[in-house]
Amino acid sequence: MLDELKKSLVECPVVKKGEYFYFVHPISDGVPLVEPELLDDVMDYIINHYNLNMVDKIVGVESMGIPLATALSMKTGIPFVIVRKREYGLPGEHKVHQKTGYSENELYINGLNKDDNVLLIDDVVSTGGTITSVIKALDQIGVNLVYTIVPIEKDDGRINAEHNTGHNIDTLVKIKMVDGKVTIVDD
Ligand SMILES: O=P(O)(O)OC[C@H]1O[C@H](OP(=O)(O)OP(=O)(O)O)[C@H](O)[C@@H]1O
Ligand SMILES: Nc1nc2[nH]cnc2c(=O)[nH]1
Repeated sequence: MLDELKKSLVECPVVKKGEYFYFVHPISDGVPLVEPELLDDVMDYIINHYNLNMVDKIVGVESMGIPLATALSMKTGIPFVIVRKREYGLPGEHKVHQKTGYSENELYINGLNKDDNVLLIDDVVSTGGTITSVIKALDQIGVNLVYTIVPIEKDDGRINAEHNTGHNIDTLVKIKMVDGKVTIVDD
């Protein structure tokens, strides 16, 4: 399990965004092509390793949380909502500032209520900036964050994000950049 994900990560191209080494992979970019088997591999892992019975809502982060949230929703029947980069101005909308290693954006959270049992999913945690901001906003809304699942962990941001939020963040594969290339970090 997850062998395909690991193999595809090691083989994927890396581009530079300023000084930041950015890997380009189907799960985290939708590029060059998303094979459904790879998405299935990730979904099967999640379904087999987590008890999703008590989850009311899946929350995915735009952009690349969208295919993950969609696939998981279709497999489980649990509805999903997307944290968007677009403001709607709906009542109760929460604005979140997102900072990654190469960009800054505003994110907007809708569709969640206090005490909802939530599974948060995003594609990558790298600096941990995005997941930290989103989790803090979810705490403010008062949801019960049951699981945070991020398939790809890059570098050391997950640990900082866990420390800064007090929530566990589960990742499936850990990678680091060595000489501008992706390498797998074994547990
Ligand atoms: O841990 P961090 O350093 O915050 O990086 C992780 C974030 O970076 C990517 O988002 P990005 O804003 O690039 O958007 P995308 O999903 O639209 O590519 C990714 O989808 C995560 O949300
Ligand atoms: N695809 C991709 N997404 C990211 N999000 C944060 N870092 C990265 C990266 O290196 N590649």
